[in-house]
Amino acid sequence: MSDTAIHVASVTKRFSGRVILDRIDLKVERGETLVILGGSGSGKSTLLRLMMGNIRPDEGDILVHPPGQEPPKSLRSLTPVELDDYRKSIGVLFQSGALFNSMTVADNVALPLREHTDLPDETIEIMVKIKLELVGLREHADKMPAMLSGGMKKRAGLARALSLDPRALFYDEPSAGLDPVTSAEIDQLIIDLNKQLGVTSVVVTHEMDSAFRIADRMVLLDRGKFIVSGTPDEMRNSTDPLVRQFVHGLTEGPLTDRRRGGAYEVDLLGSDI
Ligand SMILES: Nc1ncnc2c1ncn2[C@@H]1O[C@H](COP(=O)(O)OP(=O)(O)OP(=O)(O)O)[C@@H](O)[C@H]1O
Repeated sequence: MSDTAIHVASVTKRFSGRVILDRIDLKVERGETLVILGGSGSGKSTLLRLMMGNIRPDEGDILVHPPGQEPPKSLRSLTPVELDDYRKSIGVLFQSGALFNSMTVADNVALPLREHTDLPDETIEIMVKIKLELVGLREHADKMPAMLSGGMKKRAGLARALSLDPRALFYDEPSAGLDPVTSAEIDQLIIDLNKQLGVTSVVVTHEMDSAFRIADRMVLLDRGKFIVSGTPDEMRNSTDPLVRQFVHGLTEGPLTDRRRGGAYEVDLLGSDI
């Protein structure tokens, strides 16, 4: 069996003719936690949506394993049923947790099971308890989302993402809007789930502390281009000016030079000075 869970092969994505991702090559290995880094608008969420099969590349290909299928198949070639099976085999945690406010926590977690399986209610009830226990929310099953703190909403969203026993989990900014302690708790949960369940995890984040805590490997995107991939140590010790500036949050470097739009003196006086 191949060790690669998802293979992004030379993918280009355009929106309204503008290149958003430019020939991206990336392999997500089974069981790893891969963190996608990059500035605002660099194309991180678009890459995530492509890997989830929500949008299609304009060029290139994305190879995945729909349940029970080996060797990998191109997302383009999947039948609607296979694509549906693939989508059911992945879990997604959005920034807000994306809970339905009119349902209890338990009903939110039960929803995918009710929609996509024929399991009897008693079995669903047990499965929901297991998922809520995994994220530390079993005591809060009957609460409405409005009664939960930000961190608890994320946990509930995660329990729902886990409801169909996904093989891969996708997280879009899991720490957004959380205080540092709650954010560290969510990171620990991501690490624990990855270890306990052996799921492949792909995480988009801006938070460097969080990225260094959870990543087995990191990739950096810049303006739709793939810049580098490496372990947290490799990224921390990189001598590439762009990686250094991004990873260490430096105020001077190629990112800020670019934003300033080139040297002011040259702009004023010409390039002969
Ligand atoms: N459906 C769409 N239609 C048109 N443009 C889009 C669409 N989705 C994304 N974009 C554009 O693509 C670019 C990359 O967006 P994306 O959300 O992937 O970036 P990101 O790195 O996740 O940014 P952020 O960190 O700010 O969330 C942005 O300029 C965005 O405006």
